[in-house]
Amino acid sequence: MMLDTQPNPAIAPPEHFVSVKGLCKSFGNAVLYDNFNLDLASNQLVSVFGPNGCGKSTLINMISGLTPFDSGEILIHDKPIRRARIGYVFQNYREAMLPWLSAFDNIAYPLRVKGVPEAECRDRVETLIQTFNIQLDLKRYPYSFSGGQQQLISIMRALVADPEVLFLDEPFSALDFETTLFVRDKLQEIFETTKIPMFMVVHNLEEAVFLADTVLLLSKRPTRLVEMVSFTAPRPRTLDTLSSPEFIETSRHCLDIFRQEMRK
Ligand SMILES: Nc1ncnc2c1ncn2[C@@H]1O[C@H](COP(=O)(O)OP(=O)(O)OP(=O)(O)O)[C@@H](O)[C@H]1O
Repeated sequence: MMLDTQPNPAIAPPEHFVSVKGLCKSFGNAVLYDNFNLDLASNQLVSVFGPNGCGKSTLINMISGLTPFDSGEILIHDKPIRRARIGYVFQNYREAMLPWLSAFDNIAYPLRVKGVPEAECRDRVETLIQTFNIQLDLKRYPYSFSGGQQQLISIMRALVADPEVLFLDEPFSALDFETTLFVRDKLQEIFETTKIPMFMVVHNLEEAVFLADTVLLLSKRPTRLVEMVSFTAPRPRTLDTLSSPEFIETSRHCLDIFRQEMRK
């Protein structure tokens, strides 16, 4: 008997976790995106870098369904955004936390909004914090935690409803250097454990390269995709990665492209 080794197209996983076709978006007369296209291969950590004001946050917000667009199509794992399970980590954890709820209840919030039974909510939060070894007293309120701890709590909240994609808008920009290292390592651990594809806006070029499988380099407005740069250093990436020839070469290449774009 011959075994059929061909993948069944009916059950083959989607090739892309994000597909954007012919996307147009303006604010008043200012054209931000005009026929913008993007396909991101599944199971990757993708970071987005570009000049100030080119529309990075608007892009992540449109793809995650937070900001409407004028025309075009956006699919998450081949589905319209409204049918996808999405997690979102905001830049400013202080504004993103619900201050009247304990850290535990903040994490459980998306499940409770969905009407998940209380026992299951508690189980799922407990499992999550054990999986990622979050050693915090979650009965406390958000303001009593450090910035890095609050950002970690908001990452846990984004993960609790089992998202198929995690969006992060400058997750480190409100953190100091030491805390950034801690949250960055945790994010990498989450990516390696869950393999949830991640789409992350980052302000700092080295930060964009360090965790990424692919760096999207964007142009000035109207915003084009200038290049998708692949970074294949082994994981986990560590402080040694920063001094590896591959990291230095990739960062240098991204910087060259960025400079060329700024001169245009
Ligand atoms: N709701 C809005 N109404 C009008 N203009 C907006 C709105 N949101 C963003 N813009 C404008 O669109 C442009 C892109 O903004 P966006 O925040 O997406 O860029 P960015 O690349 O993330 O910026 P930065 O690098 O400064 O974080 C900016 O000029 C901004 O002022």
